[in-house]
Amino acid sequence: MFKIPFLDLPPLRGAAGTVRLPGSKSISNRVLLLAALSEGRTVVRDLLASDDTAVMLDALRALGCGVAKDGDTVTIVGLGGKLLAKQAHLFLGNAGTAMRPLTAALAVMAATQGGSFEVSGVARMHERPIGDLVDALRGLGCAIDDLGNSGYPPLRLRGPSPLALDAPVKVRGDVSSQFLTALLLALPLVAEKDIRIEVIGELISKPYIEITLALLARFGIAVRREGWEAFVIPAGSRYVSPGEIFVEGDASSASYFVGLGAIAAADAPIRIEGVGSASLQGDVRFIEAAAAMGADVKAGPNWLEVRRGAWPLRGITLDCNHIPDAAMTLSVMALYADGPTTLTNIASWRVKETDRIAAMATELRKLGATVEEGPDWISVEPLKNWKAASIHTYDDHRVAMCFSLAAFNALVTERTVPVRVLEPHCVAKTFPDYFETLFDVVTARAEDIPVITIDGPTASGKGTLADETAKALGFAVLDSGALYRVTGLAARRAGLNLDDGHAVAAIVPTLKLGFRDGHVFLGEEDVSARLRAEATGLLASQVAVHPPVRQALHDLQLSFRRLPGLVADGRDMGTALFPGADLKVFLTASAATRAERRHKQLISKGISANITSLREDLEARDERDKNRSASPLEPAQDALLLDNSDLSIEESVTQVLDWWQQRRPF
Ligand SMILES: O=C(O)C1=C[C@@H](OP(=O)(O)O)[C@@H](O)[C@H](O)C1
Ligand SMILES: C=C(OP(=O)(O)O)C(=O)O
Repeated sequence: MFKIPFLDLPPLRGAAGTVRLPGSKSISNRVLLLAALSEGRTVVRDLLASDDTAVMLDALRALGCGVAKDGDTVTIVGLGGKLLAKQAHLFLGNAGTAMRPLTAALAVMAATQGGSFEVSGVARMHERPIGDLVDALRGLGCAIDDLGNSGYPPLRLRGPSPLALDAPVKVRGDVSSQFLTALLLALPLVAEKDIRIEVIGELISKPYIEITLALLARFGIAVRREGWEAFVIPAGSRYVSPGEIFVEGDASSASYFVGLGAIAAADAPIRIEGVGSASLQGDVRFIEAAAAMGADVKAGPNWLEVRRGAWPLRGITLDCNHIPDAAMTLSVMALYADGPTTLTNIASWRVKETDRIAAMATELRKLGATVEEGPDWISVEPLKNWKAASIHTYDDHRVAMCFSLAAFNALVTERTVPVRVLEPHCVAKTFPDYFETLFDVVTARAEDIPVITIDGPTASGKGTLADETAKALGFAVLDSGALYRVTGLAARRAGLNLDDGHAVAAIVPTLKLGFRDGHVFLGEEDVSARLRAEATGLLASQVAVHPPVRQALHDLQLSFRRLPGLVADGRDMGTALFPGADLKVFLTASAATRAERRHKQLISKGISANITSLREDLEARDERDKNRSASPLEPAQDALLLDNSDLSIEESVTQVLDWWQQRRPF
């Protein structure tokens, strides 16, 4: 996950490949609650690992359920409807699928078994309505205290209190379907007689009720229904765990890749695995909307393949009540259409993670789009004159994911712009690795992928500065020194004569190099520590003087230029490797400062060292580096000089990031 303040997406131009979806949020949280209410063990496979499921799992633990995790599999030992903890404060983040169903389940259990439970969430959760559900539960006899504004979390659910289950339970269905889902999931706990639930007003987001009913059936509860107006939980209903249950891929998460295929899969398709025509989730019908806009979609039971069909896309007008989450994706696809796209019947967007109609309108306008909005609709015109924009994401995962599709503007305009997504980690709500997954299947021109070069003499702190700068921007790091060191080490181990440039160069293509979690691997061996040793540095210096070795490492180094960007540290990054780099830094520090730093570093590792001889070594190495004929160490003409003798690491990083920001169009 990109845990950084902003992620810049350079112009993207193509897409192809396979995406494996994370588990469905709606299915995951329903299954977890049903497993918790059942007796015995339920093994849940392919569970979504995200913020929304994490808060549900924490809540279940706090209530006394057994929760054992093993990768994507979670085993729940259920409560069998009996409260083990009679008091708990449950923090439910911004997960509607945790807040609404847990409120209902705990209200009913507190009423029948006694107890006091508080449910709260993030600030936005306290603005998301729950009044219709609370009214329904109070109508049943549940004791619920408002701990904040009436009609919104936080709430206290208390008991015991007598329940009146003879009359039908009435619940409004026109603000969120999750209120009805919550009652359907919770009321089997007390279904000594038939319990009839009646929906008041036009039910929205209907397909989510189908998910609820299907999963209740998997847990042994056969709800009878009268269309969308009334639902009856039969007397004697009991949750019976299916023992093992698989969670499908998330159909709402699929929408970004369906959109991607429609926009950018011009040659080969985007294949999406984990959801397809046999899905329980209503959002799979997003493919119909995408097809109406021109996407060429093929569907199997649990896979989709999407490629570009009509281009430009076709503008559409669509009632999106049945696909409220995925529909947001259409509003960005609309930028690539041949006419306006109007999405209607989406009033619920206003009470989700943010006011999504307002958010999409505001951010699309920042890109230059003409957008109109009404209480329950949005209309977006195709975009011709794109502007570079910093997209505010309002802590809404879907805003972040949707706007990644704006980075394909290169397909419709010569004047391409990058897109900045602020707070990209908000995708953690349902798809923590969204951007990594995206980068795996999209292509950009190498010259469009930003590069920052940091060159400088030995022990100037390039490595640390490069690592920290890269971390701040979410970029990859090329530690070119490590490549030379690995080459020197491997050549020595192979018994080669290090003065024979051709022999050393010949082993470069055979090196089995791996870079994982800041460590360098040669085959299976983690050689990071060895590479830092002074002796290896000398080997590097020896092999680096040979032009054939530098040539052999050239292509390897260029291949590090990957999305979303690269920080390359070395000695000739800005001069030889990336002469067109977007920002070049030449880092220096006095020999005295560098010797001191190296000394401290060695001492801290328990290696004894002499500061005077370290300084002499450094100076000798500087001389050699400056005077070698192949790529001598010198600043690129357009490099910015940074002398960090008197700067902390933080100050140096801030300086580089300031320079970087000055060169960005945002
Ligand atoms: O029940 C569910 O799993 C959901 C129902 C929908 O909410 P509304 O019914 O509030 O539209 C949807 O937007 C949400 O992401 C998940
Ligand atoms: C509306 C959403 O979430 P929640 O389950 O919190 O309602 C969503 O994921 O788009």
